[in-house]
Amino acid sequence: MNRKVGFIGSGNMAKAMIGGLVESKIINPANIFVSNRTITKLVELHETYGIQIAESNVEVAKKCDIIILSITPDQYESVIDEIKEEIQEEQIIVLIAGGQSIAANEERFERQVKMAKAMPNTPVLVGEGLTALSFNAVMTEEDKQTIINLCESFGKAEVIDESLMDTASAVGGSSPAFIYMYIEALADAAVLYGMPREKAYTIASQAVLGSAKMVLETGEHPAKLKDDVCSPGGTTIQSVAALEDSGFRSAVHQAIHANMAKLGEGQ
Ligand SMILES: NC(=O)C1=CN([C@@H]2O[C@H](COP(=O)(O)OP(=O)(O)OC[C@H]3O[C@@H](n4cnc5c(N)ncnc54)[C@H](O)[C@@H]3O)[C@@H](O)[C@H]2O)C=CC1
Ligand SMILES: O=C(O)[C@@H]1CCC=N1
Repeated sequence: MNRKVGFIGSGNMAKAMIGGLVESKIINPANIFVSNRTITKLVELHETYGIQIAESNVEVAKKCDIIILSITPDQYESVIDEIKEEIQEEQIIVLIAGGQSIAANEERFERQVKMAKAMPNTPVLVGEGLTALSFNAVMTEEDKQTIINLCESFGKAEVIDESLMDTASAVGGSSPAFIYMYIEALADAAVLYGMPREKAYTIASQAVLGSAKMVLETGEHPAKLKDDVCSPGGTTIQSVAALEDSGFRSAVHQAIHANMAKLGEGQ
């Protein structure tokens, strides 16, 4: 890709995206410009990935074709205020903040700029990310494809109606945190039964990875795949029954409800 990509804010999500982009080789790190409120993270990113340190958010806005707003939602208003005069017709703004809509941010620019809403997740760092995408009305087919290609370089990209973006944020953006909790809990239980911790993480994580692949690649209903593991009168159904008794499914639903409620507050 010959475009210059900029990140305003170099926290956890920007770092994962930069790592994924550089690793995929879709872009030369010399064409990635990153700004942040403080310098330490920028120096680390420069040393690890060879990206360019931008001296200010405005420098990113001036130099880059695609500008990813990777600051927290509460910073959107002031950062857009800072950069809006610099943004030209051909530049593309990418919003990645949970709960930040295209319409609300078009208003902040006080004119229609090219804009994409993207909801990535941290597994982009290892090329297994999921990025949900929506676009505004002035994005051309070529612009859309550019953003899709960028996101496909570090995982899957799913174009969705923007009305589903909060759901994608909860189920795709936040869910890695719940999945890590699940892996950690499985591993803790294994350690309780004497397994060395590192072995426990490998076994639990590979089970999660393989199960996800089974859903994606066989096209079978998850319930059928679950049934196939449960031998009649066997051990797995004992665990399944225990999980049902503990409210496992209901706990997952509560997690998504809590997430959606926070997104609904505009964060
Ligand atoms: N962490 C995740 O898994 C995901 C995060 N996101 C979104 O990404 C955005 C960033 O989230 P995180 O990386 O988790 O947060 P973070 O707190 O790790 O990163 C935010 C960064 O922005 C910098 N910053 C704050 N104000 C600034 C300003 N005015 N100018 C320049 N830099 C400034 C901070 O110093 C920090 O490095 C949020 O909007 C979040 O909703 C979206 C999907 C997943
Ligand atoms: O925790 C957050 O607000 C962001 C949005 C999706 C994942 N992390």
